[in-house]
Amino acid sequence: MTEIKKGLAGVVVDYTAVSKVNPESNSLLYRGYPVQELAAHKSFEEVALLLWNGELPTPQELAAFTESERTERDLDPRVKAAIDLLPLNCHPMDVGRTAVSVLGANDEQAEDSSPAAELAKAKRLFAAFPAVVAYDQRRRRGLDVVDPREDLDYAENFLWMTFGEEAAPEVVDAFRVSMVLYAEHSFNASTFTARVVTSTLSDLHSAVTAAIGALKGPLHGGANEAVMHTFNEIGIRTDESREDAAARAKAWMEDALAQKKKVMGFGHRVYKHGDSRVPTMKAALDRMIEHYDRPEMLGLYDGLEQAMDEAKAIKPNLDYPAGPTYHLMGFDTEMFTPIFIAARITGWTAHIMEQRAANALIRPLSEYNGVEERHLG
Ligand SMILES: CC(=O)SCCNC(=O)CCNC(=O)[C@H](O)C(C)(C)COP(=O)(O)OP(=O)(O)OC[C@H]1O[C@@H](n2cnc3c(N)ncnc32)[C@H](O)[C@@H]1OP(=O)(O)O
Ligand SMILES: O=C([O-])CC(=O)C(=O)O
Repeated sequence: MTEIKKGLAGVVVDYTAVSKVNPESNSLLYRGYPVQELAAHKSFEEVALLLWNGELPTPQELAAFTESERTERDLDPRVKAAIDLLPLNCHPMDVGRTAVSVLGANDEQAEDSSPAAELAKAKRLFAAFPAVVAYDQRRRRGLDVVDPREDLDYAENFLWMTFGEEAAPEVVDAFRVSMVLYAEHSFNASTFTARVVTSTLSDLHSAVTAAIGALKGPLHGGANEAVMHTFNEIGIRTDESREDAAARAKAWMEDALAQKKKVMGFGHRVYKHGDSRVPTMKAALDRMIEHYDRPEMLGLYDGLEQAMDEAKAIKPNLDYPAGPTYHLMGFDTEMFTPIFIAARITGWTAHIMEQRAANALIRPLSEYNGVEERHLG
């Protein structure tokens, strides 16, 4: 009997030097550096260069990248025109997917898969994508485009283009931390999708577009949005004490688990004793709860986490603290996973380049269990 590895669980399919997820030591390294150290000390721009190049940038390399990144942030009019054709009630992940496709079709190096062209395309996509998220958030609120500012860094500018005002330094920092933590996570479903597409020798934008499709689902990136739906279903009452909110959240979780529901934001295919990124993201959420003075959010967070731990000992994943963090910053719930795209463009494109450099067509086998051979007539 052939052993079937459903969901490829536990299967090691290739090498990667981009990141190392170690569930035993509960650690995550990007190119050898613990993600917690990067989140504490490095800009998202530096982390992107680390993921692509394998080393942190020199000051000169960082300055050159920063300069080009800041000049490539404008919302491309062709992308804006394509977004404007999409209904306001389509999911923002559809907008992100379409935008990457339009950017690819218009990229002069679209069909050039040399290492230099791949890196240049990755950098352009990195620079261009925040304007897509910001514009989509604004158009859903009936607001116009806010032009990027070259005097702001990536995180500051992302928030500026979205909300049309400069964010407080604490908010910018929490956003930067989320981008660093979301950047890369080895052979997760969307990255693997990008590698499968690349393995056919297809182009970088096709691989990223496909990866966005994989990220959208609630078992993967879509969980950050789903967490907020849970909070909303429980009900966010801004005048409620932390304790009362926690009690209501606990009761909600007990009921959901009694009904055998899967609660998004908990559990992980690789980490079985907690996600290495959660403590850092939870600390950022705590700072936002304090900044916006919203203790009831902490009550909801703690109540759900405790009840899940008591009932099933399943721990939160990164999407759990990220969702409420983006909510407090003022993003609409459906925009959370597109923010994840902006971060994961770095990891995806690093993997696309790695796959291309040592390619083998990804094509597993299946065990046939359909009807036996039969014949017409
Ligand atoms: C950035 C990211 O993409 S992180 C992941 C984001 N995804 C989510 O938050 C979605 C919710 N979580 C899940 O669906 C799962 O934990 C996954 C898909 C992430 C990992 O799943 P797997 O490793 O395949 O574990 P699997 O789904 O088989 O779960 C094992 C057991 O734990 C239970 N379980 C796992 N996660 C949850 C959950 N979130 N809520 C309730 N029960 C859960 C399952 O029901 C199953 O129970 P059973 O053995 O009694 O049937
Ligand atoms: O690794 C996974 O399966 C999912 C995940 O946490 C990520 O992509 O960040």
